[in-house]
Amino acid sequence: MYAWPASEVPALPGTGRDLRIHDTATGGPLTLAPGPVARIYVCGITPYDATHLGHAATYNAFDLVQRVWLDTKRQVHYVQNVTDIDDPLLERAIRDGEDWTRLAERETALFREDMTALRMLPPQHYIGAVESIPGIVPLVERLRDAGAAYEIDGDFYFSVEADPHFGEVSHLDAEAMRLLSAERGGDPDRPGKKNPVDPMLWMAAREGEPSWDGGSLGPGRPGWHIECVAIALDHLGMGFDVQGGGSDLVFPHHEMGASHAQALTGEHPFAQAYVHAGMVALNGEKMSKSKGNLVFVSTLRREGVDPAAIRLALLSHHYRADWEWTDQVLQEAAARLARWRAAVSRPDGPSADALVEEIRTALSDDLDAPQALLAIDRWAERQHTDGGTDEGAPGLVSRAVDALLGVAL
Ligand SMILES: Nc1ncnc2c1ncn2[C@@H]1O[C@H](COS(=O)(=O)NC(=O)[C@@H](N)CS)[C@@H](O)[C@H]1O
Ligand SMILES: [Zn+2]
Repeated sequence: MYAWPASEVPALPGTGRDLRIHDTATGGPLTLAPGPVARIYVCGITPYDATHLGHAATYNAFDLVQRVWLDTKRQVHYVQNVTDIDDPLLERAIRDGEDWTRLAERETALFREDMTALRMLPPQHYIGAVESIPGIVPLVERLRDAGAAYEIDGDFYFSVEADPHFGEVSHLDAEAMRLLSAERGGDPDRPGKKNPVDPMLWMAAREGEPSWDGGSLGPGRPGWHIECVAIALDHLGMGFDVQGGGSDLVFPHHEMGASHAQALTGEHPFAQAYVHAGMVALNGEKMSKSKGNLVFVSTLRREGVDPAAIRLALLSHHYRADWEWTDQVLQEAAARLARWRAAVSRPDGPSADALVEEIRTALSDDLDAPQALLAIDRWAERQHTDGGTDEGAPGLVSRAVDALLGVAL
């Protein structure tokens, strides 16, 4: 399906540094060495309650990954899905008495608007789960025929034993896995399962629910993890550079996705690096649909908040940190934006050549955006107190802040 319009990425002098980023699977920093086309899959929204600031913070992290790669003169192949069929989506549609396809379309459209306003670069492939079903069915049949999947009353489960690398993304023990599986859409207590955490691949049609042709599987709809595997394998292939999402996707979602793909192809790894963003909270609890403690990008925009200030608020926290959204965070970001805009509207200033390198160094070091912001603060401060004679500096700062941080001054 259609993504959203790309904002222009200004060219900068010189070249950026290769990205060193924290990989959940190895538990440490990994210096990525993508080919000329860097490949990234970032899990998209389940389209209701879009776009809250937790979503925005996570997509901001992977927008930075893209911008660092573009600055190293690479191309980027970015793929993102929309989970436009899933239990929580159907439940919300029933709660609100709305047709589930209308709800999905409306919320996806709002997400596109918010991403455009925040100047997040769009994926080249923006793919819905529903449109992927014809590609999902044969993968489930292949897993079943290879003995890596089994049936219980028409539902098909993936057997985690089928992948010798299972557990290498999250490194969780069986008990922790079982708890998270129950919390995040799994059914560990269902009788007949080989392993309690074995996840659903294909759910047989339920009374009153949408279902699709499943070939030899029978009518039904896809499980959550296989959707992302089908889309990633179809557009990126095995061994792509980054699988991204928030830290609540480590298990079961990204662990299972890796195992599905590794069992399907016999190759390893699914992704070179598994990168996870921290959780944004409000009033002490992770912003989440189930808790309803959400701050929406569109609400802030409707209140007249500059999207660039929202972006700076996100950038002022390290992408892996869990943090609390407060009005103060937004106010500080708005003040910083005003200072920077005043600085780059001056006709000259101290040379910004070193600043561009400072921003590059900070971002290439596990996306340390807070450090990059402080470097820009220092340049603006120096210009304010000492002035400067470099007439190209304000323009260079403005282009660097846009290209590397996505903020239009
Ligand atoms: N409070 C939060 N803070 C940071 N990121 C969050 C928060 N809540 C959700 N996310 C992230 O936002 C992205 C979309 O979340 S979602 O709408 O629930 N959708 C899904 O997780 C699936 N559609 C992925 S295939 C995920 O990467 C998720 O980890
Ligand atoms: Zn996903």
